[in-house]
Amino acid sequence: MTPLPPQPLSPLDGRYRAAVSDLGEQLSEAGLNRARVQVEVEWLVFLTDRSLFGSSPLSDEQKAALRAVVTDFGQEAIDALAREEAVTRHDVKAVEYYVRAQLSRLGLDSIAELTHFACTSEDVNNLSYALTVRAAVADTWLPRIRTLIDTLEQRALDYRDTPMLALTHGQPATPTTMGKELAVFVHRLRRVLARIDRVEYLGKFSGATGTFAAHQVADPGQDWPALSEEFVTGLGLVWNPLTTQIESHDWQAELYQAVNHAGRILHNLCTDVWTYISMGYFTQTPVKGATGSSTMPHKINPIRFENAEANLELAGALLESLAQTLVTSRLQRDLTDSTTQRNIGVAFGHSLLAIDNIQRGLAEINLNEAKLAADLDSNWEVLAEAIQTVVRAEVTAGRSQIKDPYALLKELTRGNRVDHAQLLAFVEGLDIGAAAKERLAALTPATYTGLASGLVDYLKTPPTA
Ligand SMILES: O=C(O)C[C@H](Nc1ncnc2c1ncn2[C@@H]1O[C@H](COP(=O)(O)O)[C@@H](O)[C@H]1O)C(=O)O
Repeated sequence: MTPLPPQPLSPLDGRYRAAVSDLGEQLSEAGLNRARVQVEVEWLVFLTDRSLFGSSPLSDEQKAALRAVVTDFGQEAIDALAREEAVTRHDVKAVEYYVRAQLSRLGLDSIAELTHFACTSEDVNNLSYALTVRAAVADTWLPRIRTLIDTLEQRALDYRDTPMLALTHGQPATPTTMGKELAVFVHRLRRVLARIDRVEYLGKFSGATGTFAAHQVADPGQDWPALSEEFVTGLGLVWNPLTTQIESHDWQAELYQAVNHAGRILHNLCTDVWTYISMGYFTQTPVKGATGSSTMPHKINPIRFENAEANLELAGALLESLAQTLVTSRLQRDLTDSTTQRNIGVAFGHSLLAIDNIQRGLAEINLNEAKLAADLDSNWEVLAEAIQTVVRAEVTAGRSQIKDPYALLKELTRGNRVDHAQLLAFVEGLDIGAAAKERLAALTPATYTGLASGLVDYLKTPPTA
């Protein structure tokens, strides 16, 4: 057999590439390396701007040329870094040598020794991860999930008043509206997103064991913690003053747990929509040219929601593993985080792919109001709750002498199908006030939805977490 040409092992880089490729801008190895170069370059500018160790501030042109190494980072840089790393076998040292080579190219050899000055690799790595993860979340993941939530909100508003039989334990229960049920998901998701918006992206910059030892011995006259804080906050991150060699990654655990929580809510949405489709509550729009089943020509399968469900499970497993393992590092550091963090993009990729599939799935379903109405009309016994509650209120108000209204309704309805006529006759025979009797006689399963429609309007209230 002829060996295949080199193939991607991950489906994210294969069949699903188009849906997730935006994440590669930040969460690929090249994205990480570009951020590392950015941190090294900004540290050089920071040190020289303050004339530390007798250096002179760079001119505006020199700074622009140096920063262009970051903004022009492309295939040439990717290849050069790979060549460096093949020799150093140390990814961050390779970045340092690459930056030194750029300094040489720009005639800035005089400041070469300030490259990676007093830094440990993690000083560069942790800031790079904070910058890239923050950008991926802000520029790609959040906008896509927000668009999905907005689509869902529109559906909730469209179906605000459409009555639907509820199923608790899978059994007919007090009716609701389809809009209210979808609004529950919108509300839940927005609460989690509010938490994600508040995540702090922390950065440390304090040397090999977080003590500023190298900085202090090189120039004891500087306030190194203050300079470190200025540098980290200058990158738009939150300064972490107290760490071992590594940033402790607690912010990452917080973020990944929240992203996973949002994913679990989406997973619940998928299984519910799948079930509604199976019950005929949503019909699926046939896509021209598409095939449902390879052997059963009549079928349209809910594959978008099934794909999303599976991808949310994969994303969840990875996010959970990241959140669990990143917060442990033996003594002042071990290198396990280096390996696991390389999969942050994979975790977000599966999550983004799920979001994409749900978005597409929602565009392909329509509410079957006739089916919802028919199911309501076949389950008049769900009014048993209404009747027993009204009778209890009437007894309390002294307008009825009925003993144990619950037992009365239980005898009539438990395990029994009761139709409209039977229920009406039962209500007519009740010893209760005239107004209550009239209210109950007018009730149908489709109108026994309480305040469900109006509750959808709570979506206009900003969520608090
Ligand atoms: O500043 C330092 O480097 C200090 C050093 N700790 C390290 N900190 C960060 N990176 C290090 C460290 N050690 C190795 N490496 C390099 O990490 C890379 C690991 O590769 P992979 O397993 O693929 O994730 C791979 O490129 C490794 O070479 C220490 O001795 O404490």
